[in-house]
Amino acid sequence: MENVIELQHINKSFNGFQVKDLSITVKKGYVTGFIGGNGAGKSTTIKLIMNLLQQDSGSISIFGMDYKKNEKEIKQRIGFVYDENIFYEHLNLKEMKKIIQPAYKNWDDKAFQHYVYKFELPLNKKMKTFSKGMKMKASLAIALAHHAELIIMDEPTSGLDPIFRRELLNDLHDLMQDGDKTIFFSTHITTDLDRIADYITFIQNGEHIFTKEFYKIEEEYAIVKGTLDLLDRETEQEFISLRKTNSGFEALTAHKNRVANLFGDTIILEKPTLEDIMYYTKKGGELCV
Ligand SMILES: Nc1ncnc2c1ncn2[C@@H]1O[C@H](COP(=O)(O)OP(=O)(O)OP(=O)(O)O)[C@@H](O)[C@H]1O
Repeated sequence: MENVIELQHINKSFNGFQVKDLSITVKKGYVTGFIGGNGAGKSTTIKLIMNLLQQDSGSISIFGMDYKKNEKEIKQRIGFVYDENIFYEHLNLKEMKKIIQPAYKNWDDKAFQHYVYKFELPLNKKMKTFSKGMKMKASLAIALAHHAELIIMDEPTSGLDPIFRRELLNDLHDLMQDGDKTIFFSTHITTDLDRIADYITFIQNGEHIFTKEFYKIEEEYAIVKGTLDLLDRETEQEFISLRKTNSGFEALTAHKNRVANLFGDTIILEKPTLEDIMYYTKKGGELCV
């Protein structure tokens, strides 16, 4: 399967924060949700992918090309949707389009009109009157108007109301139907991913924890509940993180089947949410898999 994005052994240090030996691949034709807590390094990673930041070491390849030789071609093929304001506030969307359009050789005005209509965006209102959600949609309409093969979004749904959010997710879902687009997007709203993500990439403290197919996470991970007498040095090895109370324990495992065989019906296995996995992995710290 072809990789659209390949990060290999990326290191990047800021004062007090480090991206450490980050190797991530994003598969062509799929939606990958990019998750991690506050300050995990998601925006930093996205800026590295967009060549808006330079890594200290490691290599980045987009569509099999590197930025040093092919920046123009790569940027033509990416649509970048993010929440910082990329528009001139005193212009309207029609005027903004006129400025942006010449930068893209594949610009398709019909497609632009189509998405402006679909997203119910006003062409003649100044950008400063646009809500955050409208700016996100305008940014997406521009990405789609130049037929971006790869759409990268930094928290596209944050700050959107539930209806807008659902609409945006439905639009993204529709987009994926033709099979040649790839979406990579970061989010804190992990339930959004239930709707559209095929893969999940999870980072924490600037380190890659996993990239997995969504359905495999459900197959592999479980919350385990049982009594304290079941725990010993060997059985605790099965857990990413473990919380003991007076009445028993609660733990996260990435080896659901093995744990089921080991403990039989003495334990309760529950399906974890992505939030559970993030929470327990953070708590587990050194036991991360
Ligand atoms: N230009 C910079 N200079 C110094 N530190 C930076 C810079 N950019 C980011 N950082 C630091 O890097 C860390 C990771 O930030 P980043 O924005 O990548 O995290 P994030 O996962 O996107 O977080 P959030 O979910 O809160 O948006 C933070 O501690 C941040 O303060």
